[in-house]
Amino acid sequence: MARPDSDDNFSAEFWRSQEMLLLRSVITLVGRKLDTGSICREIVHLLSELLGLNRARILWRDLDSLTYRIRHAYGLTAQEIARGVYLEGEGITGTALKNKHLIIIQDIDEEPLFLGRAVKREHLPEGKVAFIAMPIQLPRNEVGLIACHRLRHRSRNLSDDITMLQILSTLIGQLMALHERVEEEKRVLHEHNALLEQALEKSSSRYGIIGTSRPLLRVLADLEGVATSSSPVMLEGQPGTGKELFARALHMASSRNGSPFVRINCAAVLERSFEQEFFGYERGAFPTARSRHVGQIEQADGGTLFLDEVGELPLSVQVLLLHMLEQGTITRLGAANPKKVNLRIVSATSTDLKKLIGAGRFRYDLFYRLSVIPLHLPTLQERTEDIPVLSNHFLSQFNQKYERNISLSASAMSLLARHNWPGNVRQLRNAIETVVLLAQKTTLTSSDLHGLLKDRTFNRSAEIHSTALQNRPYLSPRLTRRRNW
Ligand SMILES: Nc1ncnc2c1ncn2[C@@H]1O[C@H](COP(=O)(O)OP(=O)(O)OP(=O)(O)O)[C@@H](O)[C@H]1O
Repeated sequence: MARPDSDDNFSAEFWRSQEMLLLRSVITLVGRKLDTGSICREIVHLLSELLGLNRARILWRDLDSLTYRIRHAYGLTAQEIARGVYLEGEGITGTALKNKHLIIIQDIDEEPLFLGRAVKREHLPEGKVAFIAMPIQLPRNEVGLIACHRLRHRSRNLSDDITMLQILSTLIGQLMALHERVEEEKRVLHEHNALLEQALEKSSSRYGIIGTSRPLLRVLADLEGVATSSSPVMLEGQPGTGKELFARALHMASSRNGSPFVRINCAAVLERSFEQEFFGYERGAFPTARSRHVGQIEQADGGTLFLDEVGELPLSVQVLLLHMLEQGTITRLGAANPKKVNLRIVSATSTDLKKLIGAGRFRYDLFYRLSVIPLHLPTLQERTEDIPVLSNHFLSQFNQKYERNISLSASAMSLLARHNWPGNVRQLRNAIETVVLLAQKTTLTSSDLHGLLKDRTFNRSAEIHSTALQNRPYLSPRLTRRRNW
């Protein structure tokens, strides 16, 4: 092959074929591997071999520092590469990096800004030598550079060299972006795999929580991480996302699992009977108190007290609860002395408590006491990959319960996986129960589901309605429960 830098009289046709050969070689390499290092090395090599653009080099910034250094080069010694370190704005290289603009120096001997730092002038050919510095747009707004020397008097047009460098700089930038995306996806996959492995190892201790999606495994990992502490946990999530299931799981995973788990549905407690229900009373404390009654808080002593729908507590009751939390004691109605209690409080809410605080309906001091560890439960739409395994789980549960043998076809499963499920897992569970009860044949298709559920789930208005619900992060549980089957 003729050395393109040794002869000035090649034809335009010759240069076209050299360019094509360069691009074909680079693209073939890209197709073979996505290793940006070897592709960059080949680019600087071919620029010299095929186009006579010598001593080409590619630079980008060091992680955690302001210096740019040569990463790949062709025709530079190890010492020259090591010297190729620049700050933004330093010399021609640093200026092109700083301004993100192409710089062409027609004659380096006439350019006072040209540093000659990496390659000393005496190592370059005599006569006029040009220098081209072309920025590379890298991911995350970073910038890199491809630069090379060029002998001035050549038959090849400067504009053709610039076009080739532009193409190669775009290619390198896009390869780096792709590489970064692949690396990020690999990282996410590794993380998910690690969570899956962890989940598999502990599959016997999953507390009946079904699913292997990343959002679910992450909450499970968080739950196990905080299970041993006694700090109050706040479970936030839309209705039907499994808050009670997680509260029980937290209790089971803790050292309190030999003691009681007491659930109080705060939405169902009447304001006037709250004190009696929660704190209990002594015989004779009031006219109808014919015997001593141990309140729910005391029943949970040593174990876990689960305050479900805590946002529904009346303000007067919030004051009493706060007092109990601050003192760590309860006093039964009619009792002379307070009694120490040892509890872990787990609260759950499907309402945005901060909004309730803003509206004056929830005490901020109680909020901070209860949500020392907030855990957010994902909606079913945030973990659609769990829908098939949940559906099969509920199918086998209800098949057993109703002594049936119903299964779902792929089309039926895919219909379930595509639905929005505004009522989350509870709604899915209820739908499967309805299907098992009403099915007239064993294997159900998507149109069977439409028929059995009487279009309550899958019709257009339901879709629109559920989308609107999805856009509201929290809903009153009372409202949503009415919408479930
Ligand atoms: N990951 C899950 N695996 C298995 N079953 C689940 C899961 N999540 C929820 N469920 C089931 O869905 C139903 C609703 O769950 P749960 O009552 O815990 O939800 P919730 O968030 O407390 O609802 P609400 O706010 O309306 O009280 C229950 O039958 C529960 O067992």
